[in-house]
Amino acid sequence: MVSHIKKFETEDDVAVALAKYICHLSAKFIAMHGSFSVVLSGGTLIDTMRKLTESPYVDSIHWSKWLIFFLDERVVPLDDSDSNYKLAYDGFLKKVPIPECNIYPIKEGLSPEETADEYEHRLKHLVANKTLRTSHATGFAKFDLMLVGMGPEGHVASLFCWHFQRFEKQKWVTFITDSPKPPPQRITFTFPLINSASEIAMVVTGEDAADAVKVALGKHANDHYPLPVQKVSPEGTLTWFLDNKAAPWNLGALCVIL
Ligand SMILES: O=C1O[C@H](COP(=O)(O)O)[C@@H](O)[C@H](O)[C@H]1O
Repeated sequence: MVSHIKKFETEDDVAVALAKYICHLSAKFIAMHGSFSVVLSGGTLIDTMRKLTESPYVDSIHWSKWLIFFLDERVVPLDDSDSNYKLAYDGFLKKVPIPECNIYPIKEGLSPEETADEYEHRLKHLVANKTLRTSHATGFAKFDLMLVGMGPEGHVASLFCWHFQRFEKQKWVTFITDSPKPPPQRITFTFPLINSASEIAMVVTGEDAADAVKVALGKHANDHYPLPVQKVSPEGTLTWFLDNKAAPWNLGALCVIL
């Protein structure tokens, strides 16, 4: 894994840097293989993507080539205020011309287990028809870019501390019915699928996340029971986007895990 840490003064600076980074990767992957597969988290990430919907970025992207997936989703109707799709639609998707048929929300009206199975089945179908690439190393789908947020206690996607889903090795998508963060019923990509990605951006802003960021990047990491965020280790490149509140210390002073 190649790893970079980009730290900025303010959250607004992170938003600008993230827009530039995504624009760059969009052009690169579309030139390489004609499309750009992007996996979105929910939470604060969507607001931090706001600059992409503004000039000059919005006009420079081939939006028709984008494919949108969801790293985790709450098992609620798509118009529910808890839905990550709704969050992404209101904050990002409705502002850019990505064709509706290129956006892959969960199927509504199923149980959490059925929702996860159906999403995994759809991803496998997209790999089979070559809409998505495959990781030659793992056999899992290989997304071009995953935009990953982190909860204050170090969870990523809906993979939480003390929950067995984080150890899943076979499934691409799994489910949880007792999420410690509401709502309880969710589906989530598993670590093998997450770590098959070409590029992962860990986007973390705000002081609530500082303790987990320090553990994730620092020398006091618990190797026996790492935080979920510490299991993010893509085949490709991991790039941290941090603001000063999430990482208020001198990064050079830490033993950074690269
Ligand atoms: O519940 C969730 O939380 C994480 C972190 O959210 P944040 O608001 O602390 O940024 C998010 O990445 C995930 O997609 C979401 O379902």
